[in-house]
Amino acid sequence: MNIHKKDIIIIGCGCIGLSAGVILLKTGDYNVKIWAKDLPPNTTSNKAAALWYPFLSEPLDKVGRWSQETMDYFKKEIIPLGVEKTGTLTKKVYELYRTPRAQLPEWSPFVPSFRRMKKEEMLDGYIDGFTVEDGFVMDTDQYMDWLVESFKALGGSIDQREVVDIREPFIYADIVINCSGLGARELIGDRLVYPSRGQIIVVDNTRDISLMDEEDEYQLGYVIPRVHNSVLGGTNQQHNYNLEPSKKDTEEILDRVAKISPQFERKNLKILGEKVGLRPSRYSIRLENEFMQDGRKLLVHNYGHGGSGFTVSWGCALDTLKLVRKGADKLKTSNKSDVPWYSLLNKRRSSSSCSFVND
Ligand SMILES: Cc1cc2nc3c(=O)[nH]c(=O)nc-3n(C[C@H](O)[C@H](O)[C@H](O)COP(=O)(O)OP(=O)(O)OC[C@H]3O[C@@H](n4cnc5c(N)ncnc54)[C@H](O)[C@@H]3O)c2cc1C
Ligand SMILES: O=C([O-])C1=[NH+]CCC1
Repeated sequence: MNIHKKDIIIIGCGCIGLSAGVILLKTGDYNVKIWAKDLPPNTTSNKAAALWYPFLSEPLDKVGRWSQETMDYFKKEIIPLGVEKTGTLTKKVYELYRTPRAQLPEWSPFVPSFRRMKKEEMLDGYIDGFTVEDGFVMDTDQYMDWLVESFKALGGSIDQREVVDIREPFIYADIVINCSGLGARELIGDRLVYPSRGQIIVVDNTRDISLMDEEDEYQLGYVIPRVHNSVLGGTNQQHNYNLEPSKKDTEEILDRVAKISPQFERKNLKILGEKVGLRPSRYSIRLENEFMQDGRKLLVHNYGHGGSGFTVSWGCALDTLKLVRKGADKLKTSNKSDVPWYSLLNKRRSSSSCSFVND
């Protein structure tokens, strides 16, 4: 641990916590540790499709900027490393509609390659749609493993531990980043974050373009071809905590993707498995500073990314760095004579160890 660097603890080892950790470590200004209850492959992030496409997340203007910054980051820092390393491929995306869509998505002005689909590109049964030429898809488990490797290679360390009281990490660091996803409901009592249950089916590889039928945002049909397999989706069941795959959902997803194109009819597919994850949905992604303990401690919130965590991950990580820098400058120094409120907590936890403890 380098005593001239500021100590930071990130709560959460999903795509949001890991991306924030990589960006913070790349500056060379921080010692960064992740504390997380679940590690990859047992996070929501590992259950994602995953495709670059803003979906089920707000506010759409910021989601647009974060999505574009994420796309830029992928193009510059990730795609050039090669698909074997990161499990990431550039992939054109078609979003298909059976009814006319006068309104363009609010995030579209931020994405230069976004356009309305041409008549000749349209699939049978659809009359309108949008496309992004340079989206990307990733084999999620492989990408998450690469994120963990990158974080550790930059000097980051990961502790598998549940945080029951948000004040605990502040014993060891003045700056804590809350990337707890749906866990923020319990961790900080934010009842505005809730699960949107998503179920996907993993099948043998299908075709070269990602196709999303979002005519009904609750009855989704999508086909996301990846490196080693393809993902069919999906569901969007709000406040549903069931983590078990449902046969009914599998049947309905297969019916919906068969409507996208006959090539996705069940007889043409080889099902390899099913996955269920609970998207951390919220009326708005929370990315902001909160000062604790009379301004001596900084809590940076970065959670509630709904169906777009991968799509906005690097944009949100870059904004997290800006918030850390802004907040750190405003931190009041702890007056040594103050009896820290947590000294009792500290005594109770004399067994807990963490390299940041300043003796
Ligand atoms: C089926 C499905 C398909 C999806 N497809 C896509 C897609 O194609 N593109 C896209 O951009 N997004 C997609 N998403 C959404 C994306 O998966 C999420 O937005 C993203 O995973 C959220 O990342 P996160 O790091 O915030 O959360 P998580 O991955 O849930 O990570 C949260 C972390 O915080 C930890 N934690 C929580 N509480 C505590 C605590 N008290 N103490 C310690 N640790 C704690 C957890 O253990 C975990 O490590 C999909 C989601 C689902 C379910
Ligand atoms: O959450 C989800 O199911 C998806 N997000 C982007 C494409 C599909």
